[in-house]
Amino acid sequence: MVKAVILGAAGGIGQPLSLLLKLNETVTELALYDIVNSPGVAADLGHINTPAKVTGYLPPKEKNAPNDGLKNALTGAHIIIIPAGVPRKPGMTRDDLFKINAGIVRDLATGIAQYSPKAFILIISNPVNSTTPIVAEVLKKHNVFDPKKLFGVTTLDLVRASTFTGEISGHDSRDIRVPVVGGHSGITIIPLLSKISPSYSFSKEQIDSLTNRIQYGGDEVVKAKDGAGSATLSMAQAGARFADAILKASVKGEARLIEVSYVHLDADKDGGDKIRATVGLDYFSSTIELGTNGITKIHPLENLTAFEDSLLKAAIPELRENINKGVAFIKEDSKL
Ligand SMILES: NC(=O)c1ccc[n+]([C@@H]2O[C@H](COP(=O)([O-])OP(=O)(O)OC[C@H]3O[C@@H](n4cnc5c(N)ncnc54)[C@H](O)[C@@H]3O)[C@@H](O)[C@H]2O)c1
Ligand SMILES: O=C(O)C[C@H](O)C(=O)O
Repeated sequence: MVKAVILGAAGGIGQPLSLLLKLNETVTELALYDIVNSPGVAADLGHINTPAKVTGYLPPKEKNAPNDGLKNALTGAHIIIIPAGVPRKPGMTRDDLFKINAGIVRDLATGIAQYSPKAFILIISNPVNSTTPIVAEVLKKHNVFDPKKLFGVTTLDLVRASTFTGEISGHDSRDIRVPVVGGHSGITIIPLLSKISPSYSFSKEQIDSLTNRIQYGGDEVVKAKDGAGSATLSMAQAGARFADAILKASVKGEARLIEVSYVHLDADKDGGDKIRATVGLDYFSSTIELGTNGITKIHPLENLTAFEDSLLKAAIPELRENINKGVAFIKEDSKL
């Protein structure tokens, strides 16, 4: 039994992500939870002739009743993906979403701590730089935090980097890998273009413009959608790709699966401490290796160019602020 759970499954990301997980034949059960419309999405997807049995859950109608919908969705989960929360409108930063999304993510994480503490947890809800520490702090309060199994999903930054660099290098963008490290907002997004594979030598102007486009790719979509939200379809594909890597490593036992994700650096003491020594942070989007039980290795940051080093220096203060804000939100929460 491989149960995948999507929290926020009826939304702009949630629906196409649910479709892609329904098409993933490793998944045998797909549980969809949202505050609206999840039974409808589940009924629709349930007619697709792939193995996963699909169920939809809602919270109770009465205000203080126990949330059996969330409990039943989460119980027995192997992997949980969270795209619940509000998206940006033009003029907003991801941090502007903290006010609403921090509480949503906290409450869902509390359910995970109670009903499925051993699952892999993938956080899409923004601001990822803060929501990932929020989930970790909730799990710590319940003594169930496993840093090897918690992931802030930054795959869309890598997907964009492959697409945008391919337009210049002429390589097939499906074959291109660019590590994008740091965090998931503006200047905290650090594309390491010197490490692109297959290798390619960009001019200084190309490096400047590609870096800017990868850092602000999200804004391009927010602007084009003109008030109707942010990236949903490309995010669903990116989230499904990352979930598939987790499933391949944890269920199928494929070895040395390499991805990039925003993780707690305790997930691998050796590699994590090397990054900590450079950045002085507990969370950093890093190149990771995945195994049966989650992260097996964090790759240290090595041989950065002077330009990449300047990006790193610029990112650290904002990342620190984002992390501290998430941690403080839970530490100061007397309800937990
Ligand atoms: N990590 C990334 O790269 C990335 C990329 C794109 C978007 N995002 C973020 O993903 C989030 C969702 O974006 P979207 O476009 O799907 O938004 P959306 O508004 O279309 O969907 C969000 C869904 O969450 C649901 N929801 C709200 N509160 C909930 C709760 N307490 N429990 C369960 N579900 C709840 C809503 O009902 C809605 O269906 C946003 O925060 C957005 O910024 C992240
Ligand atoms: O830009 C956003 O707000 C959504 C997402 O983080 C993205 O990178 O597309």
